[in-house]
Amino acid sequence: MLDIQAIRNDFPILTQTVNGKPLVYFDNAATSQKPQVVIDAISNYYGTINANIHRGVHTLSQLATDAYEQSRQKIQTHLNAKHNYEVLFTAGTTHGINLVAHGFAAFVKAGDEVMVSAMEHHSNIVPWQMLCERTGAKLTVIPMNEKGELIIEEFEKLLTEKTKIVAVNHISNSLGTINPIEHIIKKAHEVGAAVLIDGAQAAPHLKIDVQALDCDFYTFSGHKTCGPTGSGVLYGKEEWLEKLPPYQGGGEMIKEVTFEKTTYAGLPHKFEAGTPHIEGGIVLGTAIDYLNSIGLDNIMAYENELLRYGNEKLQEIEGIRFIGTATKKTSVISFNVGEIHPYDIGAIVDKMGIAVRTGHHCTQPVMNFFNVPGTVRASFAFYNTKEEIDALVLAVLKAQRMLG
Ligand SMILES: Cc1ncc(COP(=O)(O)O)c(CNc2co[nH]c2=O)c1O
Repeated sequence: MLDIQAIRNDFPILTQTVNGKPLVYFDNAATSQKPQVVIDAISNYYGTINANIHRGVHTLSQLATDAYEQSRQKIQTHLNAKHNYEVLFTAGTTHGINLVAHGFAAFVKAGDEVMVSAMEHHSNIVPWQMLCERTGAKLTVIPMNEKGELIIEEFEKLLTEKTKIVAVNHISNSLGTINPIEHIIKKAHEVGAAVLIDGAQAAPHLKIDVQALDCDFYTFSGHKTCGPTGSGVLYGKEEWLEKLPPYQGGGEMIKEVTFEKTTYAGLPHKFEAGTPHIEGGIVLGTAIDYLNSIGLDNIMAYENELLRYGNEKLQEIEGIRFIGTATKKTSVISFNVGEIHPYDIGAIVDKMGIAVRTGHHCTQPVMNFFNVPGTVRASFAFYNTKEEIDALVLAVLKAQRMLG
């Protein structure tokens, strides 16, 4: 049983007031808040061991390098990756997906197919469209049903020997749907397709085991897992990372440079050009430690209770329409109230200190599918409470009285 008040005491921002009211932060799918231990680790890095890494001969550089590489190993353990060099530090999920999509131009030709799903974030659609434009490959899309669940029978029909990579999210940021990625990975491998899992919404909530999943790539953002903005991870199977061409050229990613030819560094540095986000990589490890100190199973169980409670209380609102009613979901609730524009609800509840996201959530195809301009999205984390959900319901009712 989690001590939620003790957890909330770890997050200084939760004592903020907004418009004279206590902050109720329900935009965790956009970015998570940071515990004091993460905030302190950032300050501690710059106050004690800040130096450039991997090439310095002096002590500070060695200390910073050790901390950075220890964090990589921590993340390797967290993901249960076979090798630490299969864990690449990135700027976030978008960076990780672009790194793979860019490199896949080496393996995709005209007439081949690249598969995404109907519920993807734009970051897991546009890079693949760019790949298709560059190579003449075709983008195929796994459809979903009215609950916001992928239609697996259609997925299996879409898969052919032409499918070279399947890129899908583990969890939808606008619907909350948890996708059956184990099955998707298994079926994709049967036709020889690689699989990239966009784990941006899963890493904060679920224990990820990349070897058990047998995915070829798995990517997530540090800022959604209580870590620093601009940090993230791309896991890639060694066999793929060895084949994939570098994404960016520069220092760090080379073995030898001559004007005639340059040879590249081995893994992971081949994909880590330039001075990395050193503090971000180190402190991402601190954030992962913090989540593990609470326990992802405990986090998931508590957030499921918040999801149940939130659905129960919100559905008492006359005229509410939930967008995303999958059987398997995380703690994301998207909804609209009658014909009221979601933006107007978001603006009014903000006056009462409540932070939700409104709009298309970078999933415009999802909004088109449900024929809505956008939704109000409340996304809960392990530091939220049922009392905060009660405050949200009262605020939405007030907005409905004002606008309905
Ligand atoms: C499923 C998914 N994929 C990719 C991204 C991109 O992550 P980034 O590179 O860290 O920006 C996001 C961010 N989702 C959201 C960002 O703000 N509101 C959101 O729902 C996401 O939810």
